[in-house]
Order: sequence, then structure tokens, then C-alpha cells
Amino acid sequence: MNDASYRDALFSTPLDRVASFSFDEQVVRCFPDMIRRSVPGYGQIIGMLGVIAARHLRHGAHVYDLGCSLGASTLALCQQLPADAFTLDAIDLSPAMVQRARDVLAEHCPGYAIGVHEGDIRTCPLQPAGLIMVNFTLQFLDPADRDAVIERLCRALEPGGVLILAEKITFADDAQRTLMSDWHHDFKRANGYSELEISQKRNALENVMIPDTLDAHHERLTRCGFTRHYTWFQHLNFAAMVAFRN
Ligand SMILES: Nc1ncnc2c1ncn2[C@@H]1O[C@H](C[S@+](CC[C@H]([NH3+])C(=O)[O-])CC(=O)[O-])[C@@H](O)[C@H]1O
Ligand SMILES: O=C(O)C(=O)Cc1ccccc1
Repeated sequence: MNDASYRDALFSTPLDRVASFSFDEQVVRCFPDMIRRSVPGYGQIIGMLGVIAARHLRHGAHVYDLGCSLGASTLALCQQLPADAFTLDAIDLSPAMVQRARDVLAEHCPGYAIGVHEGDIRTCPLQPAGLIMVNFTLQFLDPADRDAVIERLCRALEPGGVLILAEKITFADDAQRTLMSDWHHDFKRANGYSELEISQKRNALENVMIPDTLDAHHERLTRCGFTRHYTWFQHLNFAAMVAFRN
């Protein structure tokens, strides 16, 4: 998707002090490789977005891609739907991501009504929408802010509108949590990451990315106004949910 994408080697050399993970220029340069080699099921989840939109999106409706990074979710819609099917705003807090997402989407989705904006999903203005995608982003918010975000997304959706939420998840059961985490690290090893890369990145993500259990997500969706929601994908400690606005 991205001609100038590099292999992720950010945590490959010993670091005196592992700084907290941030979505800066360095991460942007290797992001497609990093996310593909780090998130089990990423390609399958992203690939379904256009398929889901083709079935559920009202023609001409507005769409949000919140925490868009380089716009992979938006790109997936463009691959399944014609340019007149929707308008879309893609929003991300990282200026480096936004700058790069603009180039990627201009190159790969010419003719589509897509705006890419620097913004915070906790506060950005939202117009009525038929589809809101929040993929692997809620996990980076302070847990205390998550209810308010899901509530405002529910309010922004039109009746019949759809929220797609993909997240890293944790497990209440200790043995299951440990097994899924071990297998996730095995997955990363199998994708070429070293022990050092895995452990330094884990440290960098500590207190930055805080996953919820699937139960906590579904309880929040109910609390925040969604009456019908399901998990439609799970692979190790990653999952995708769908919630429908009545
Ligand atoms: N408050 C916030 N407001 C807006 N953006 C934020 C905020 N906090 C973090 N971000 C942004 O959320 C994105 C998370 S990555 C999303 C992948 C993408 N969805 C994909 O499907 O390729 C997931 C990952 O790296 O694991 C980053 O670009 C942050 O800058
Ligand atoms: O790498 C990890 O351990 C993850 O859980 C996923 C991820 C992917 C890309 C940036 C940050 C976290």
C-alpha cells in the first residue's frame, strides 16, 4: 500500500532507556510492516471492512475512520465501493501519520471524497454517519475516557448505522491471558522479531496501550447506548466487534 515503507527494526538494538511508544516519524516509516507482523488477523479484519460496508452502508452516507494511521481501513472501503458511495473523514492525533495518510489516500483513492485531519477522537466534531470504524485505537485512550468516546460515537450514528471496533484484548482468566500472550509473542517471533525487539516493544507499550476484555467492551457498548453488538472476529488476543445503532 505504501511505496516508501521500511522493515520495522525500531526495537532491534539494545536501548538504554526504552521510551514510551509514540506514533512519530520513525514509526510512520515502518508502520505497515510493523502492524502486519505484530497484529494477528490484521489483514483479515481490514479486508472485511469493505465487504461489511458494501452490505450495510446507505448509499451516500458519511463514514469516519478514527485513529486512521495510514488509512488502511479507508483504503479497504475504496477497494469495494465506488467513489460516489460515501464521503469520509479520517482522523488521527499524530501529525506524522496524518501527513503520510494524506499522500497514501490521494495516490490510492483518487476521486473519492476523503478528508484526512489531525484531531482527537475524544473531542473532534462528528456529523451524522452511517459507518464509524475505530480500529486498534480505543486501546490507546485513557480507560477513563473510553465510555464518553463510545457514547458520542453512538450518538453520531444514524439509525441503522454501524460501529466497527477492533482491539487488542486481554482475558480475565490468568491461564488464558498467559497462553494468548505467549502465542502472540510466538507469532511475532515467527514473523522475524527477536526476543529483544519483543521485550523492548512490550516495555514501550506499557501504560500506553491498555487492552480491555471482550466482556468489558460489550458491557461498555451496552452502557453507551448500543442494543445489538457482536464479536465477529477473534485471533489470539485481537478481536473485532460490530455494534448497530437502532
Ligand atoms: N485520541 C486519539 N485520537 C485520534 N487518534 C489517536 C488517538 N490516540 C491514538 N491515536 C492514533 O491511533 C492510531 C493507532 S494505530 C491504528 C491503526 C489503523 N486504524 C489501521 O487499522 O491501520 C494501531 C496500532 O498502532 O496498534 C495511531 O495512529 C495513533 O496516532
Ligand atoms: O506489537 C504489539 O505488541 C501490539 O500489540 C500491536 C501494535 C502494533 C503496532 C503499534 C503498536 C502496537
